[in-house]
Amino acid sequence: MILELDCGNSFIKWRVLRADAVTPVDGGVVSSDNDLLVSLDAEKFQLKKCRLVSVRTSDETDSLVARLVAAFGVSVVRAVPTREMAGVKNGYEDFERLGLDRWLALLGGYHLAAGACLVLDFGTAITADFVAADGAHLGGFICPGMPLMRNQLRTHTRRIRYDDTAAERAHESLAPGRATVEAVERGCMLMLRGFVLTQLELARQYWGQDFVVFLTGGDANLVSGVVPDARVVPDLVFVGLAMACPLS
Ligand SMILES: Nc1ncnc2c1ncn2[C@@H]1O[C@H](COP(=O)(O)OP(=O)(O)O)[C@@H](O)[C@H]1O
Ligand SMILES: CC(C)(COP(=O)(O)O)[C@@H](O)C(=O)NCCC(=O)O
Ligand SMILES: [K+]
Repeated sequence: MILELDCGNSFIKWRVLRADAVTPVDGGVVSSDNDLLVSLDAEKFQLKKCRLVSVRTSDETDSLVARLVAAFGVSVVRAVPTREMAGVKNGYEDFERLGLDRWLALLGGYHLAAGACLVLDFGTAITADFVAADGAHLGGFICPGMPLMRNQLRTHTRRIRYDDTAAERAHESLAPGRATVEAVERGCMLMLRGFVLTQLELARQYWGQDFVVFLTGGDANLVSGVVPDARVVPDLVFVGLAMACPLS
């Protein structure tokens, strides 16, 4: 079986495929290397190969790879930056600086859309990437994700304090907040939605109506209502990972 990993700044997303490299068997989201090893061990998969993408430091990624090799004897292939792949041209001045999760998600998006696309990823950070119909990556935008926005306010103010249950309840409406938790949660939500609407506007300026919007990342559901036509593809990074790291 094949293990696929997407190591983000907050969570590791994992997925196990059959040896055909197509059929998913199981998957999950874990917050540490340890938890990953426990999940995989407990499930008793016959892992032979692993492909992964990481936006963590090389040291962190090396250490995880070493543990996977020691625990399961897998051979590991890592996604690496490329200037051009599958008809897509990396738009960064320094192509190696583009986050690999962004690169894979936009490769996956362009492949699925077979045309112009806007890829929005809602993780620790929120990212937007624009790929034109001819495969030119025009670049993108990065801003803080929902957890970062709310935690910045909690950390850098003295009187913004509330718990997660209250936060969840606050999202039942977007009316002006009548309590701190509502004011903050709804304020951050409106920033997030405003960001998304601005990206859509920009895409329309470039391409009219002729583009596909993809939503991915752990918090994609927060905005799916704002973009009813968008395709919510939680495993978009894995689509790109399979393209960038074919297993022979
Ligand atoms: N099962 C889950 N476990 C953890 N976080 C989740 C889960 N489902 C949704 N989320 C949301 O996803 C966000 C993290 O998104 P993710 O794409 O995993 O980030 P990153 O790639 O930066 O690690 C969290 O802030 C949380 O709100
Ligand atoms: C923008 C990111 C922090 C997003 O990471 P994530 O929220 O998925 O954990 C990551 O793609 C990254 O570290 N990129 C390098 C900088 C860049 O893309 O310009
Ligand atoms: K991500």
